[in-house]
Amino acid sequence: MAKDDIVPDEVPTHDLAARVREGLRAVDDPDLGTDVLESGLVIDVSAEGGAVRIAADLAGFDEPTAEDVTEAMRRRALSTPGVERATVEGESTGAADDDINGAAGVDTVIAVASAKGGVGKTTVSTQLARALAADPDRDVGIFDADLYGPNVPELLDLEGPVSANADGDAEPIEAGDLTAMSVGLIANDEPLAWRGAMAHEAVSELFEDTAWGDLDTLVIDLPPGTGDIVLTALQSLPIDGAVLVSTPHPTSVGDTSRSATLFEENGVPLLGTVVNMRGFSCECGREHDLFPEADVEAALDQPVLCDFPFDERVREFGDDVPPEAHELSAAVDERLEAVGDLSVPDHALDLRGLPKRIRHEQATEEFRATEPGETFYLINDHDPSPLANELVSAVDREGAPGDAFAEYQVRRQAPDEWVMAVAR
Ligand SMILES: Nc1ncnc2c1ncn2[C@@H]1O[C@H](COP(=O)(O)OP(=O)(O)OP(=O)(O)O)[C@@H](O)[C@H]1O
Repeated sequence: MAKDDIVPDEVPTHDLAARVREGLRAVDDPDLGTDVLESGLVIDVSAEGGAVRIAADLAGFDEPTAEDVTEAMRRRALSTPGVERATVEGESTGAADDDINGAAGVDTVIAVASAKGGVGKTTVSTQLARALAADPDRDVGIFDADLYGPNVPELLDLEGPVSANADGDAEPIEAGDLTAMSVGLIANDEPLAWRGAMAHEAVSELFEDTAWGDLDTLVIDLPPGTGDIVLTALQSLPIDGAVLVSTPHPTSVGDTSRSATLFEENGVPLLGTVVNMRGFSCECGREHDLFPEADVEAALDQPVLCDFPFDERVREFGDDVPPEAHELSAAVDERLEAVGDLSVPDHALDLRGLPKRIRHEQATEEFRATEPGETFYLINDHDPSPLANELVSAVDREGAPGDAFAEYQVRRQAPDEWVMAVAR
């Protein structure tokens, strides 16, 4: 692949990036046969000290070809005098929010989930959305994704049919201060693309195909359980945080901990739990427990955001929003801030778009070169945790990454954007 080893004399020697750039003319684009600069494969070359970054458009190559051309560019860069480290980055695919047409204008997505049906998930999600929408500065939507029991239309008195806009996207329905869309509003004869989808894809397809417009917050009422539909929703929707709903009964709490694990495994931050139907006030004036009570906070290792009593007020959707729902919305805001996105510096190593084998090598090399005490950031399109184990051995430490490094965080910022921060 190398054409010649000569770096042209006219390139200023002090400008390392320019020298590497010129050197890359010796590498051919495997598709076009012209060099990688002329073909546009190299998007940018930057240098800091002896470290060089090459941003390349590798989309369209199969994995082995992408590996070959990446290696050829790295070797070429490393052969340039003064270069100590060379990294190739695939062109960033951009935030996943932008990939999801209708939801590009949605700032924050909160999912409400439960391990079982009937624990009050729809009641809690609808009251939460109403409480959030009570703030006049906040535009709020609700997406009823509960394929098994789409009850939001009934609670909010919504009626179809849903109309499509000029792009063929479904127009959400106005419900007081909220905009709403529900799988229950889509009749079988609706001309929407999601009809043909498998059940587990239907939720994300309807989400994508809804013209949400500009929303500050969108609350999603997920189907209950930990099945395929929930899993696909977790993996494909840009969820910023999840609220779990459980009764205080030990069995319900036990099931909820399995839901919590599923969310954690898929990088969706858990905001906490709503304990629903905790106690009711009897006409006799006494408080009664409906269920034997578990220590929910300890069992789930998540904060309890709020208790909802068993009370007629909680299931009413008239003008007044119950005070418990306001308490919940404040707790959700506070938790969202606490689990907020990691701020990622420009110099973060973006592994997306690179052949998988090369990702590990590059991450390890950059991590080794990170000064002790500094934090190494990388971006990947799937969970980078397995890679962290390699970083542990790369610096001769032992144990799990969380124990081996003073600071170690992995966050899914969007479905295809995972960030890892490791203090060297
Ligand atoms: N705190 C509460 N006080 C009184 N009734 C409640 C409370 N929470 C829920 N309910 C009632 O319990 C029933 C089930 O609630 P809801 O539909 O919200 O549960 P769900 O978990 O979404 O169920 P599904 O999965 O079947 O949709 C409804 O009739 C609802 O009005």
